[in-house]
Amino acid sequence: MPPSSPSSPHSSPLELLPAVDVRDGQAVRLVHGESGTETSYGSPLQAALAWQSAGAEWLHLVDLDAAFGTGDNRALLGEVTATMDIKVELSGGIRDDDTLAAALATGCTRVNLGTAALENPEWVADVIARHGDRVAVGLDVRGTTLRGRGWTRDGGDLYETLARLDSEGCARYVVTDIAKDGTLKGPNLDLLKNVCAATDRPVVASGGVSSLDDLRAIGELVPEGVEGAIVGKALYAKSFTLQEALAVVNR
Ligand SMILES: O=C(O)c1ccccc1NCC(=O)[C@H](O)[C@H](O)COP(=O)(O)O
Repeated sequence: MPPSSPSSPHSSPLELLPAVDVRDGQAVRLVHGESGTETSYGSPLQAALAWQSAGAEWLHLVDLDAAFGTGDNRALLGEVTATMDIKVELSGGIRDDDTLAAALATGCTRVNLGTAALENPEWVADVIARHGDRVAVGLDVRGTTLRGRGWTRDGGDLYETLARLDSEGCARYVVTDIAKDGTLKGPNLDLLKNVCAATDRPVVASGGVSSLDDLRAIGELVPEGVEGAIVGKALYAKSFTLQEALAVVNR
């Protein structure tokens, strides 16, 4: 493998995953992931197609109703995933054999498990063993306490759970600081560094990205193990365009 040139210090570019979070059939943004804080941005399919047209290689697609236990948008998310030509990470309410089978059957590239990893560790260990790289686990934290059930309930210690999942062969983690999510206050870089120090698995950063400088800062953590960054609110609020973000991470 050729050495990295001085102008491109990272071994690989940071992957960008624009987010489409769906509640009651609409693309929405939440603040701190709290139900009731929704701002609506219209059709999820139109949002997803817009990110694809702008050059995205990934889509982070979340069923918030399934996460909160207020129903689901399964058919709609299936339609969005089937329409995309890009890779899709599907998240929200994937907690048992039925919801896992439905999620995988959409043809998504991978699923993101959250609550199940906290409440049903034996099932998750089995899913990891059966599906390997198609499964990521979302580590959604306040401080170092994990949160499940749409981020409404405490679910144990971040680092104890991480060690358990590592030992079970979990392929990657999606790490969200709930205090930052949807706030445009910048990512929690210390949390990302600490998680990277605690695991050799790739980490996808989520929550709080507000600027191109935030993406540059996350990109600096690629050598430590950060593989990607999910961006939601900043794109919807037009803080920068997806093309500008892609130019930053691909330089
Ligand atoms: O991903 C979930 O399962 C989930 C559950 C409950 C509330 C929110 C959830 N996800 C939110 C996201 O993944 C956001 O789209 C992502 O963190 C982007 O955050 P931001 O860039 O701060 O808008």
